[in-house]
Amino acid sequence: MVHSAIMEMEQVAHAVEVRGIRKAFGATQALAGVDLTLLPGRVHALLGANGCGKSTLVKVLAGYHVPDAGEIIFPATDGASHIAFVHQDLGLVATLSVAENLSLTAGFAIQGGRIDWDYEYFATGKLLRKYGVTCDPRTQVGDLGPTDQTMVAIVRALAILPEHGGILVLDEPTARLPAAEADRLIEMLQSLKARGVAILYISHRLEEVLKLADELTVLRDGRTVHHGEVAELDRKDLVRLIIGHDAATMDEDAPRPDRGSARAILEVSELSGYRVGGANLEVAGGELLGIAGLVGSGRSELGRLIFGLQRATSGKILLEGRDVTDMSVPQHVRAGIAYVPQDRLSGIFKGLSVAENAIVAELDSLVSGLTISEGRCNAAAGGVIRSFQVKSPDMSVPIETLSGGNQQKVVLGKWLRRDLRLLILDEPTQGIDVGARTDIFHIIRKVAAERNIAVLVMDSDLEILSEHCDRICIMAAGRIMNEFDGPGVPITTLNRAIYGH
Ligand SMILES: Nc1ncnc2c1ncn2[C@@H]1O[C@H](COP(=O)(O)OP(=O)(O)OP(=O)(O)O)[C@@H](O)[C@H]1O
Repeated sequence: MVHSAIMEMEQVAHAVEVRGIRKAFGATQALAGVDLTLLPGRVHALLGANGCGKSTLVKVLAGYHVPDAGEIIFPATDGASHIAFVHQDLGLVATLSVAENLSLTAGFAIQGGRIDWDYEYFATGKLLRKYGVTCDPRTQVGDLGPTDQTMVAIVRALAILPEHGGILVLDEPTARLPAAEADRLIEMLQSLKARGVAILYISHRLEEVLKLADELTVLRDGRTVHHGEVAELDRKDLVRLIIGHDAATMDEDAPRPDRGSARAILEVSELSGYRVGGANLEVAGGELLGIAGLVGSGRSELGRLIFGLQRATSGKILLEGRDVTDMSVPQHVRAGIAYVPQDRLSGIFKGLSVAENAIVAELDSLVSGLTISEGRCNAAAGGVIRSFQVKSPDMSVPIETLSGGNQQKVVLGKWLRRDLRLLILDEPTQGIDVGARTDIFHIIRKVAAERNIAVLVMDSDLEILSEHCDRICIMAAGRIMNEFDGPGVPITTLNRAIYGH
C-alpha cells in the first residue's frame, strides 16, 4: 500500500517537510526512510556519494516518482505549485530565445490574439535584470555560455514562485561551470535567501556547499546519516560524512612518467580552429596533462580539434610522429585516440544495458564469427564494473536507470579497455562524488603508466587538476599561456594565471 500523502498544515515555519520517504526500484532500495525539512530563507544542501538517492528524492518531491511510503507536508494549501526545479540537464530549448524559454513555463503574453513580442522581451529583460543576469532576451539559449544558461534556467524556475517564499530545488547546477563562474551563481542564490526562498541544493562541489549552505543532510545508501548546521564543519568533515572515512590521498607510489626520457605521444604545433589560435603542446606516454582556462578560452575546443570533431584551420597534430591533423573521427579511434565528452548523455547509449554500454567501444574485438561471444562480453563488462566500482543491481539493467555519476564511470571504463595511445577527457569527473574521483584518477594513472598512454584532461575543477596532473597548462584566447609542473600546484597560483590574461 502507498502511504504517501501530501498533507496541508497551517502556520508552520517550514516550507516543506519530508518524512520517512521510501522508494525501491526492484531490488534496489534507493530511499530507505529519508527525513528532510526545508526552511524559508535557508539553503539546505543534500550530499552523498553517487547512487545514494539524491536525485530520487528530488524526483519524489517533483511528483515524478510516487514513494512507496512516507509523507511530504506543505504548509500552504497550494504548496505543490510553489516548488520549482532546476534539473542537471537544465531543460532549456537551445534553439529558442531566452524569452521563449521563459514563456514556455510562465505563459506567453497575448494581445489581440497574437503573442505580444515587444512585451515578452521587455518583461523577460526586467526579470533577468532583477536577478543580475545580463544576457539579451532575444539571444538563442544555445549561443549563451554555460553560466548564463544555468542562470536563465534558475530565473525560469523562479518565475513560477511567488514574490516571497516558495521552494527552489537545484540538482547539481554548477557541475559544468568553472569555480569562478560558479561564484556568480552562488551570489545570485545568496540573494534569494532574503526573499524567503527555501533552497534545496545538491552538489558534489564541497567548497560551494561550505560557502552557500546553512544546513546539510547527508545520505548514504538511501538513508540519512547526518543532519546539521554547515558552519560547524570543514571540507574534511564533509568528505568523512559522505564516504564514511577520510579521502584517500594521492598515491605517492603511483608510477610517474620520467619527463626527460618519455617520448611524446601527442605533439600539437600552432594548431588553430574556431576559438583555438596557435596552440602548442606535447604529452608524453604515462603523463597526465591538465588544461585549465575560463569558458571560451578554447579549452574544450582543443580536445575536439585533436579528436577530429572540429576541423583545424591550420597547424599540425602528430600522434607518435604520425600526422593525424586531417583524420576523421573513426580514423582517430582506429589510431588509438579516445575522447570522453563533457556531456555525459552523449557518451551513453540509452536503452542499452550497462553491460552493452561497457563493451560498446571494443565490440570489434568481442565478435567471433557472426556472433558476439556472450561470455567474453560479460567478462569485459564485469571488468569495467569492478574496476570503477559501478553501483548497479546487475549488468543487464538499462544504463539510464543508474545514477548520473555511475553512468559516467561506465563511459570512462569502456574507453580505458581499448588499445589506446591518447585519452582525452573533458570534465571527466563531472557529477562524480569526492571518494570515487580519487579512485578514478588512480585507475587512469595506473593504466596510463602500464600501457604508455598519454592523457589530456580538461577540467574546470582546479582542485582535480592540481591533485592529479603531472603538468597543468593554462589556456586563454585560444593559446597555451603558462605551464606548471604538478602535482600540487597551489590553486591560487592557477587562478592568478587564469585571470591574469
Ligand atoms: N528509474 C530507475 N530504475 C531503476 N533504478 C533506479 C532508477 N532511478 C534510480 N535508480 C537507482 O536508485 C539508486 C539511487 O539513484 P539516484 O539517481 O537517486 O542517486 P544520486 O544520489 O542522485 O547519484 P548521483 O550523485 O550519481 O547523481 C541508484 O542505485 C540507481 O541505480
